[in-house]
Amino acid sequence: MAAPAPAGAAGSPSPPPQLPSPFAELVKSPSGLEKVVLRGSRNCCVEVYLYGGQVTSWKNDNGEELLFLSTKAIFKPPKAIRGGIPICFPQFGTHGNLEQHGFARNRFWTIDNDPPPLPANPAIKAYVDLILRPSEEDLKIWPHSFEFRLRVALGPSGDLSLTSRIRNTNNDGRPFSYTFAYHTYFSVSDISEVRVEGLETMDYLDNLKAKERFTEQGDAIVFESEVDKVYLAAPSKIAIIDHEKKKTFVVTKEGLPDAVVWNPWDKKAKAMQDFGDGEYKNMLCVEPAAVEKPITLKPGEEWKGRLALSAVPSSYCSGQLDPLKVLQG
Ligand SMILES: O=P(O)(O)OC[C@H]1O[C@@H](O)[C@H](O)[C@@H](O)[C@@H]1O
Repeated sequence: MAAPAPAGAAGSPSPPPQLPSPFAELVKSPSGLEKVVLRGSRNCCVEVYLYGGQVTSWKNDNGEELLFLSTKAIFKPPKAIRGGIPICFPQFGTHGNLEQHGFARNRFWTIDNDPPPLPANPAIKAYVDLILRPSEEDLKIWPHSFEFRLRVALGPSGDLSLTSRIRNTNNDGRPFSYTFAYHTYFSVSDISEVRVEGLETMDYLDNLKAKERFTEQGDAIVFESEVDKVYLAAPSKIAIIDHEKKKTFVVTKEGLPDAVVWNPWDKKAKAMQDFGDGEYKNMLCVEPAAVEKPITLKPGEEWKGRLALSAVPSSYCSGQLDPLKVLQG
């Protein structure tokens, strides 16, 4: 009698990769792209596509979506998915010769089942580790060998964290430099009712004015037209206060000095093929980043950059919440 074919042999479907967290599951999306679903308490849930290593959904206890994903997003390579948290690497924006925002956001990442350990946090049960290494084609456009490890974790209170570890694995002794951003699209009720706290008085480069440097004036940032600014040496906590939803997002960043704030407004929205004409009203990008000063790694060196997001109910409208407490807390 013929021996049973080993799993994965021609003709038999390969078993889905095992994920170390029992709260993580690999599923195929309707587009045919694979995604990892992380489940937390009640309806808390995060979705991460292997394409781009991109978080596309983060839901709270009530199952309410906290990230913006365009209804026109295209789930087909080589287009990057419009919304969620694209990863800009090894280049942010047009700060270099590569395609806008680099190539990590339109490459297929793989599941990394044996990553070097991160500081243990026993409270985190739902997580996944992904890895990106350059292909032969990538090496032609960016001639550096690297390992990019990404951990996406859903905390017990519904907080979402992304930890990136980038290592130079060049074996010819050469260092490399890159810029980086977690291009986070937040879902907001109405952009004209949103304030961003923590960036007032900061210096910024204005992408709408040939990257010229200015200093932010006055109070919290509010939105009345297109914004595309790179705030320099921004604080480690930034709050996005959505008056209408009575919700505050707290963005905590580590290893990422800058913060990009972007809303395309009506004209640019219309010009984007994968973005609804009126969707600019319901999104805001606040992107922890390293833009002004590229990060340089020598062979064997590793860099770590972390983003942590939480969404807290805000009674800010009724004056009960002091935004400074959120930022300092
Ligand atoms: O359309 P893309 O490539 O995803 O970029 C969207 C925007 O991303 C922002 O981070 C940039 O500051 C903007 O200049 C850019 O327009």
